[in-house]
Amino acid sequence: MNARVAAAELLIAVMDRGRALEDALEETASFNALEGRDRAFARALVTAGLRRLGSVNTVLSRFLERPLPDTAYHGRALLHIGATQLLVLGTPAHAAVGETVEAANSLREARGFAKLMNAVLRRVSRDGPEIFASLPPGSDLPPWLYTRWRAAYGESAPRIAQALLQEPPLDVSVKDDASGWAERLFGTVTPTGSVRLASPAPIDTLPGFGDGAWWVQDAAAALPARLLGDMRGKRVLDLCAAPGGKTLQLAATGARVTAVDKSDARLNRLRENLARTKLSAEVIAADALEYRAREPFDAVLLDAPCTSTGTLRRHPDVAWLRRPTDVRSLAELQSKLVAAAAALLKPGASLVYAVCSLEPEEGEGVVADALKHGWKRETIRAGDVPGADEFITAAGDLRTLPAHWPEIGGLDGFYAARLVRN
Ligand SMILES: C[S@@+](CC[C@H](N)C(=O)[O-])C[C@H]1O[C@@H](n2cnc3c(N)ncnc32)[C@H](O)[C@@H]1O
Repeated sequence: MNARVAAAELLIAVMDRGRALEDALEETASFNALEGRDRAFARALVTAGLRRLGSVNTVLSRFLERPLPDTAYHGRALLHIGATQLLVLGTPAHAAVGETVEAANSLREARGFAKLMNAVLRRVSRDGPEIFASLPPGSDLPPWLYTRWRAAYGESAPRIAQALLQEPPLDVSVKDDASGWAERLFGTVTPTGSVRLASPAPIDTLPGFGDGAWWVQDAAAALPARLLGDMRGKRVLDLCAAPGGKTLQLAATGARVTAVDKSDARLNRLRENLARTKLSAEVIAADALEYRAREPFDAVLLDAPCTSTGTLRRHPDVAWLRRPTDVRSLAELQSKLVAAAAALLKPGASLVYAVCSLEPEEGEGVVADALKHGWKRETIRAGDVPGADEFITAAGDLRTLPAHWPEIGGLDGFYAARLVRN
């Protein structure tokens, strides 16, 4: 099976069938028939194609007299994959053009477009790079999303858009000895104590993975759990816990964790992660809106489902799968989840609310709503999370942006606030 055909079919699964790339990778037969380097190449191709989707399409549109017919799924996707190789990956023209045309000829669905592809890709290889390089920041985001970010983040919006174009580094959280693991993994320790690997390798081949010494977790995702402070021996509820990055963090510091999530499939991954890291937590499959505990908890971490627009560096497909209406409907759900958490806390205990979204409605908006409904903000202060002071907002919450830490490779966009019941 051809890696370009697989990449094109993954692109079709995301863009035409609305599947998340992670799911498409599991479901796409042409991809699953690939092994080793071909498999990695197909994945890299579709990821680059999605990350630069807007710019690649703009360049292609300059050389196409008219768009391909709506139903020309394979033709359109292969053309996109060919142009991605030329514009993003810098593949030499003879290889990118020749092999894309050959891939088209191998497919009944795309054969009719092989000649057109040959002509268009030749023009892309000659004149495309200059157009590609001249496109403004934000060209790779759906316009509705970039408009929102300009409204919310002003001058930082182009920097955020720019930061999303880079392949992100791989961060891991360690049980202990960050500097020792940084050395063993040829990485560095971030200002907030995550270990950052310069060149992502297949993780299960790295030292310490099998022994469960560390787990993959973006440096930003590692911050919310730490806002709870020292939870050794305390009962902590991790609401919306799977696949468990924050459960592992809390359990590793000695908290007695109850992990609740409504997805059985994702809870299985959480259980695997607990087993590998030899950490323990009580795992419960339940809807957080309905979950009731025998006893209230000393703290609750609510890492709510969200649009995930803070994670586009790793999941560029998400930008194209979300719709503007998702922001409001998720914000409504998030407010309900915060309200449901109230009954699960001991008097005076803290709730940390977190989302990996850059949309203010899902972060600051949900907290503003909570403040009207019996919650009080427990302001985050300098030093609460060592290394994270620059992320503290004027209101006393945390907000990370992909444009932060530009000199060491950025981090995901996250929002976190600490609340107590009035
Ligand atoms: C952002 S992810 C959580 C990531 C996790 N905290 C971690 O650190 O690995 C959100 C999770 O919320 C779960 N979820 C969504 N709606 C839920 C609900 N009503 N009740 C419980 N879990 C829910 C999803 O299954 C998903 O696993």
